[in-house]
Amino acid sequence: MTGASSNKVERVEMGELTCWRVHGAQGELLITQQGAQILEYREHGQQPLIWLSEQAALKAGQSVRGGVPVCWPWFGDLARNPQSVQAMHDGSVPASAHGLVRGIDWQLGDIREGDGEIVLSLSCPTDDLPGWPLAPELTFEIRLGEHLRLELINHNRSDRPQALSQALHTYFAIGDIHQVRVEGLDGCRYLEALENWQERRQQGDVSFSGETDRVYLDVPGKLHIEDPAWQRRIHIHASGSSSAVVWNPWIDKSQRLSQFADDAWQRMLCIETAKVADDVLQLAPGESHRLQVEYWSEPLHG
Ligand SMILES: O=P(O)(O)OC[C@H]1O[C@@H](O)[C@H](O)[C@@H](O)[C@@H]1O
Repeated sequence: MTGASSNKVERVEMGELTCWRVHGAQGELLITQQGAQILEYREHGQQPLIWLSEQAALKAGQSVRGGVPVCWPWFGDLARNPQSVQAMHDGSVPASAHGLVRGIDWQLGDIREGDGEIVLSLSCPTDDLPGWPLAPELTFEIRLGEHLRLELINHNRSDRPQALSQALHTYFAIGDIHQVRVEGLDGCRYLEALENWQERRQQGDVSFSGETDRVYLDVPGKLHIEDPAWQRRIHIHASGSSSAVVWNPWIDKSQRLSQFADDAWQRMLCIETAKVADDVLQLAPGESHRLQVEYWSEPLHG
């Protein structure tokens, strides 16, 4: 089925961006063509699961603050990436944070419906990315069924090995950052970005009392956000990834961020399913890789 013929997918123009609103049996999604970025997601009758800034600017060429930006073919500062990733880049071209695909239009391909699911497939034009001459094919599949399932698919059609880093930079909506705990990272190594990327080890659940910017390694497939203020637990089930970024800007950095209210740090938390640091993606000629993550929430009891 094509986009035009689905009555569950509605094309809407918002600011300078073309978007699609997807009406699923269990929830509603808003996606923009630019960056294939999910902007909103809410399970019916619930608070939003994904946070979108109240100050979000819907402008061409500029990543929108919130939602699920796709960071690719490098995460964060390119100079902080492993040498194998940096070597793919033409150093004479400036390298912006989080890669090259947040601000460009992707192509919506198939929309498939069936078994209570709607699946949208978007592909990124990777043939002519500035400073990145040899790029894999990149597809993003967004599956709205009982849960929201996202899949980032890389395929190396060239005859040379390729290296890259990537992340689904998801901004979760939460009731109160002071009460939130992230479960599942106990015992994991992490790189502390705020202390010159020193390696540390997590003890217990992650809670928040200041700016937090960490790359977790050896991450298990199942993480949870426990959010007492909204009495819910968010499930994050990933595969094809063993690294994750945990980020909250807290008070001072919030004032320096674009499209971000001074107090918004209390209502959002990024848990980014990633392939970064010693988990970067190495693709042999002809090889494909799928990074998958599924999100849903359940009420907290007791
Ligand atoms: O402002 P940007 O480019 O969207 O980045 C936001 C944040 O993204 C996070 O992934 C990084 O760990 C932070 O250091 C960064 O500030």
